Amino acid sequence: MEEKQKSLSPPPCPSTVTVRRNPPRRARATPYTTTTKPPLSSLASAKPHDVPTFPIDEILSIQIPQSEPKQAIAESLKIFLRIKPLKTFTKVTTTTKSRPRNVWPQNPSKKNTAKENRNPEITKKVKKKDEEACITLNDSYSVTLTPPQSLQELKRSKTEVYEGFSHVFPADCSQNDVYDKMVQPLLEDFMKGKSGMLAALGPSGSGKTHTVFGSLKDPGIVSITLRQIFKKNDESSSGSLRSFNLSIFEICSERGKGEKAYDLLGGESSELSVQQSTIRGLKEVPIQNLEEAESLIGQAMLKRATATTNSNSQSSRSQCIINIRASCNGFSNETKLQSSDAMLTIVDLAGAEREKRTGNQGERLVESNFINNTSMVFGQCLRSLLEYQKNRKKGLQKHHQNSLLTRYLRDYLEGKKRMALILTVKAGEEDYLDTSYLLRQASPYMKIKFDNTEEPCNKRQLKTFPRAEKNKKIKLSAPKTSQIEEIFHGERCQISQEVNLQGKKADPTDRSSPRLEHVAQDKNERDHIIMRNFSRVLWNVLKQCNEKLKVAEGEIFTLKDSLRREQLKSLGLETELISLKSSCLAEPCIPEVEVIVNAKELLEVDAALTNERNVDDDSCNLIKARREAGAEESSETPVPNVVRNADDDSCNLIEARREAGSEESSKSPVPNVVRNVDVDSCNLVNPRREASAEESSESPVPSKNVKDAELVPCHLSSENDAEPRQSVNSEGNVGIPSTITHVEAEVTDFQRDQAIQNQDDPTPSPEQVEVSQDCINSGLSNVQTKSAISRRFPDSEKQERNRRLLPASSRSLTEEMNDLDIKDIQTEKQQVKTTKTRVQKKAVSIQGQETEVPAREAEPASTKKQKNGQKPKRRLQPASSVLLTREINTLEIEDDIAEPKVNRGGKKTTVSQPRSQGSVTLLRLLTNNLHL
Ligand SMILES: Nc1ncnc2c1ncn2[C@@H]1O[C@H](COP(=O)(O)OP(=O)(O)OP(=O)(O)O)[C@@H](O)[C@H]1O
Repeated sequence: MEEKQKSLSPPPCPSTVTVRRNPPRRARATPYTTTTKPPLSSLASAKPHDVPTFPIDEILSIQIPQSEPKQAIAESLKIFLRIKPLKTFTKVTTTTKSRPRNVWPQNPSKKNTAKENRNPEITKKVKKKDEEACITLNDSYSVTLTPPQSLQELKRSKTEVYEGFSHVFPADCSQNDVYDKMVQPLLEDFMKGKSGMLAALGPSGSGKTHTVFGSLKDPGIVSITLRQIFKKNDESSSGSLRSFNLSIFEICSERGKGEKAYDLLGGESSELSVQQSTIRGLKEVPIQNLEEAESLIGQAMLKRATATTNSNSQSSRSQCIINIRASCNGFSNETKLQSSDAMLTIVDLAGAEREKRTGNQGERLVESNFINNTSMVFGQCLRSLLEYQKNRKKGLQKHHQNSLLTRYLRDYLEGKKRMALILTVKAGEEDYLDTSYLLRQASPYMKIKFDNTEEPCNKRQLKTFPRAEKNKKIKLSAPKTSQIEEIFHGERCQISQEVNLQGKKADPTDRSSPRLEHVAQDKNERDHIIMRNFSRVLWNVLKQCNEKLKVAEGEIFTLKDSLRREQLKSLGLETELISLKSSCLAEPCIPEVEVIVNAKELLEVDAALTNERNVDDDSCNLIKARREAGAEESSETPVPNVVRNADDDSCNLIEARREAGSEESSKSPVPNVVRNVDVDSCNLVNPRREASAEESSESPVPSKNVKDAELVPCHLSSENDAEPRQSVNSEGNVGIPSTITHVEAEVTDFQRDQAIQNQDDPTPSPEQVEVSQDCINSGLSNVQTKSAISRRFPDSEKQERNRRLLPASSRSLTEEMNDLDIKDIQTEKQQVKTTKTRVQKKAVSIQGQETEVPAREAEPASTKKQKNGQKPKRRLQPASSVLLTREINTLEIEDDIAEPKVNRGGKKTTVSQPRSQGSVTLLRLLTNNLHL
């Protein structure tokens, strides 16, 4: 007992107690589960092997009901689809007799159809064309459209699924099927007094007319409807109360000028007046029975515009509208409604057609444009109505204004009245585009499905296109060929890697794998694409380079032109300066002026030549030959020879210079001022000789002897012209210019010979002097130092040019000086003698001094005192002192000239310049300090 009590007593409380505040909720048991819930005992007794297996087979076997077809959009608009059978013509070929297609009298052009049908070749062709179908029926409400292989995208198949149709009529459906499903509901409403419209829309030859009008054997919906109308009217007790009228008209375009409406039941003047959507003057013919109606329709069909095209032997060229108006004469007992006029409109639209397929030309083409436009507007109205009915929030886009037909059918196209539309399509592969266009336009719903046949290919395509874009980016910058090559090689490597990967994926060991073929094809395709892209990029790069080159060339030309202009300008300024100087100093500066003028001419010629040849000026080599010689005959004081050179570094230069001066004054220093003008390599030899001697023994008489063998510069730079240069030569130490050229050598040889010859006879004859000068000239000309310009312009012409260039005052002076020179040479023997002696001395001195002295070296006056045989020391002057010296020289000359001078002709060429005593002293000081 105690044990029992112990066992019944509660267990001792634990030290810690957990209180659950929110116990977990349990789901409420469903009645089913509660009822079938097995008892606990049974559960406890249940063994594991009794657990039923999961009924997977049962689940899989359950047939899931297909999703409900998308309902037609609204009652006011029903869209049907009818597929034209593929092998239509097989039937025709089997029926050997050519029978009229329609119930009504046929168009004469129909005969052609019969001929074609008899011709087996044509039939075969047509048969062949329509062998493959592009459209398949999914169910009664949807179809799938598959593009033909030729139109399939690369490695991607596309299918379009069109659904939401009220009904899809397969190819083997009958006209009665169409009537039952499509027309019957409308007719019932019509009989009750509701208006409605039926329209057939589709590409040319798809069976619209066949559907609407049919044939004798297979009448269309118009015939069936009329039959039904009269049948129903007869059946009904209140039939007598309703009357029917028929009107038929067509809308067409006359030579593309605009839309016109013609009454097909009217008389001769069948054209109708159209005002907006109202057609006036349309004849309504009352119809009492079926026969009357059919005969009227037959008449209308005869009048309707038809033509033969490649698509259809009897193609409708107009929009045909048939109106059946039912008017009630009283209150209908059946409907219990106030009878009102109801209109049943049946429209056979002209089929849209593509020019390629129809082969239309001329007037037919204009017609087809009209038809296509009308179809397009109709399709737009339909599309907007469909969209509006799907989503009422969207406003209804109104396109009906764009054609007469849509204006006329406005109420239907805006959804205010009931409309049933039948889309007729051809099922052939070749008709895919037409079918697709129509279905996209007029089907309620559409889905496009893409099926990737090969994933790697698509992946590759996606990779390829960005790379192509990369190349495009590169071409915008200034790419180098190496860059492009790198990109190209990189791309190739990547692609080859990808192809290898694909090859691996495709299991190369398995030869039966069809992927290997694809890989090879892909590789070829890829290579082709890459090469094409690369060539495009390369082509663009080359084009850009070419453009840049052209721009650069243009810039070079403009720069060269501006340089030449500047040179000419500076030369002009130089000329002016010299002329002014000469006018001030009364010194004939003709050589300089001449040189500059010639240089200017040469520049112009050069400019012309360079424009033609575009020679790079920088590549010219500079050759300078200079010759300076001076001699002094003064025993007491040094007589400086001031030589002024102008260099030209811009082109090939050969400078030949000759200076000679002598003075015979015994007491006072007689300066010889010799001006040398730079001579260029363009080989103009411009000999000039001036000799002057003074024999005054008391007063210092400056003599000015200029004897130049000038080579007129071809490319004379005015900048370098300004460079001062001095060489002071004593009797024993003659400063020889830097480079003694071959020309100089020849000249000096000649002079030496002359000097030797004249040793015996110290008094040379004037002829000798002339001969020697001629020899010098010829010697120079032998080495082609004659310029093209000098050849072009003889001396007389040059003088004339100088005359023109020089100012009036200086011109007169120059002329005077020239006259004087000539006179001196011809008449005064003493002067000639002096000159000759000077030439001889110079020749000897040159002979004695074969030592090369660096160019641009100015010899100080102190070196004159050095003994013979001693090398003249160099003394480089700073730039500032050179400039100063130059200025002082000028001043000195001016100073000398400032003194009254009497030339040989006895004419006074005094240019009086007032100068203060202080300035004279300063000048002398400066001169002494600078050893001038
Ligand atoms: N469902 C069909 N069954 C048998 N034959 C058909 C069918 N549809 C069309 N046809 C035939 O195809 C030919 C062309 O048809 P139809 O004239 O009706 O085309 P259409 O669409 O009116 O062309 P168009 O717009 O050029 O007038 C006709 O000979 C017609 O008999």
